[in-house]
Amino acid sequence: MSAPRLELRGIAKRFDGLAVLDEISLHVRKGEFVSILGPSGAGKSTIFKLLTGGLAPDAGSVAFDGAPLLAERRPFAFMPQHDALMPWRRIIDNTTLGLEVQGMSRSAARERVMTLFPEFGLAGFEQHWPAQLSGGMRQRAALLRTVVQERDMLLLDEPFGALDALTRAGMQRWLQTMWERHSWTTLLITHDVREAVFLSDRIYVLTDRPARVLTEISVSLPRPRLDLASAQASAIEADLLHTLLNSTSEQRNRPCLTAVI
Ligand SMILES: Nc1ncnc2c1ncn2[C@@H]1O[C@H](COP(=O)(O)OP(=O)(O)OP(=O)(O)O)[C@@H](O)[C@H]1O
Repeated sequence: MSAPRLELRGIAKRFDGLAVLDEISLHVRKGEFVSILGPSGAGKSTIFKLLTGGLAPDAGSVAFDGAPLLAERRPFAFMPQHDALMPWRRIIDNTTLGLEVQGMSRSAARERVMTLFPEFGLAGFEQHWPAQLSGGMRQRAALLRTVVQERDMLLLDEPFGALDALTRAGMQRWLQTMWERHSWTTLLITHDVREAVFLSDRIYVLTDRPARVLTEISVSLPRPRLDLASAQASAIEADLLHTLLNSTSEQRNRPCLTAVI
């Protein structure tokens, strides 16, 4: 098995006396799709803030490709919960934003993003304003802006949380196809159990705050996963839900469980 690209060891974080993360250890290997599943307010987004440089941990370490993560080299492309498209920029100019921030000229950036518009289902919408797109299209535009930066790893923070159920299911299928095609190393935050099972190679289940890793689950369902409602997927979902709902303080003190389903 390949060495981890990203490795968090014993990460702890408090805010003004509020303990949020408590000894979080997890890893993601090259090309893996890993999810962090946990209750609302557990501290999932705080993990991403530690990775993207906004925050420093109180304890523990973060390594990327075996070396400490340095402030000047952030290997992550990050997509936040809300699409954060700028309403005053056309879709094409929203998708070039990350590249322009990195110093690429707008014309070179446009050339780069244009090749991806058909794959992201956005061909013909380059000159539209964000308000003229559906929710799913806006999320695809935000994801295009994220992946075109060609960073080593994708961090997705509940990217489909604001979408209706039907659009969300379509986006999950589309993301699976894109992930298989491009082999993106991906860490996804979600509190949607079904989404985690459908997309992930492995899932870390967190307790509520202060978050600890309660269970690590390897999802061995074959890919491509077309049938969201298969008996096996439903059994994994039920098991995960049970784990989440029974995440008591007693379990919190047990060592992390590891399971392959
Ligand atoms: N900069 C901050 N200062 C103080 N408290 C913070 C800060 N950032 C987060 N918190 C607190 O840390 C806790 C965890 O927040 P976080 O956003 O990481 O949770 P989450 O699991 O991502 O939640 P959700 O699933 O609802 O998005 C919350 O109680 C929040 O109020």
